[in-house]
Amino acid sequence: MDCRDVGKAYQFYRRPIDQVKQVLFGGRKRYYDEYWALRDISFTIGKGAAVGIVGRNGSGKSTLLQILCGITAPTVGSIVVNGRIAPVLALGAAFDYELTGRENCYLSGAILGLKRAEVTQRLSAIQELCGLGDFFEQPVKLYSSGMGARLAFAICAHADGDVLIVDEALAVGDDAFRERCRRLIRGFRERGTILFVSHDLDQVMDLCERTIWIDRGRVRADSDTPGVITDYCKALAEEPDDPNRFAFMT
Ligand SMILES: Nc1ncnc2c1ncn2[C@@H]1O[C@H](COP(=O)(O)OP(=O)(O)OP(=O)(O)O)[C@@H](O)[C@H]1O
Repeated sequence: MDCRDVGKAYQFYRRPIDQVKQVLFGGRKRYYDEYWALRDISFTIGKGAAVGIVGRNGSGKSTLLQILCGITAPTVGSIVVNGRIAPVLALGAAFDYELTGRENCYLSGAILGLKRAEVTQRLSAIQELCGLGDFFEQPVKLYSSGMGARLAFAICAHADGDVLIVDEALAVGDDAFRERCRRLIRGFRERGTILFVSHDLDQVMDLCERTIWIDRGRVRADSDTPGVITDYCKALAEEPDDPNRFAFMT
């Protein structure tokens, strides 16, 4: 996976009328403020690597994962991914809440490029990993957030992806489920790449040999996990939680 000079800007209109003005007169003047959620992001991740992504709230971690998964496009820069991505975050968002867990396995399987027969073949393994009991046959709208994350993770883990992307999905899981995921992620590492975003630094330490620290939308460190986590913890303790990091560019 290769990420070159990636940046993502969001547009904010202070008044609804500015949006209309932008459409009508946008060629001459800009009627919105820009917020760069990501700037100058570059890294390469090789096959079989497990990479953690850490950073304060709003630093751009989820935006980066969304770009890598193709959910949102970068404003500038380029991404090259070799192989198929199994994104736990995106999959949860794609659930049909009226359908049961079992039915959502087929829906999500299709999104991930699996044939119906392939999903059927893996269904008992998915069912076992998510451990939802009778709720597997109930509509997903009746699930708690942790139960939804369990289902999304279990499907992704059995999707034969080359890159497993996990965004805080484990954070809402309980200890027993986390332990099962941990074993599975370790197994997955033997054949694929893992990107793991989390505020749980122990989990990052446990699963990832390399960690990228995103700070105010930029890469602040990209190195071996223990070193990066030590510096990150130091910064959390010493640097104030500055609201100016959320300032628009006019
Ligand atoms: N669709 C959007 N439109 C406008 N701004 C957005 C959008 N998505 C994210 N942002 C902004 O981009 C910034 C980065 O958000 P992002 O969700 O990537 O942060 P994060 O590092 O994942 O945060 P957290 O740790 O709190 O989950 C935030 O300031 C957020 O408000």
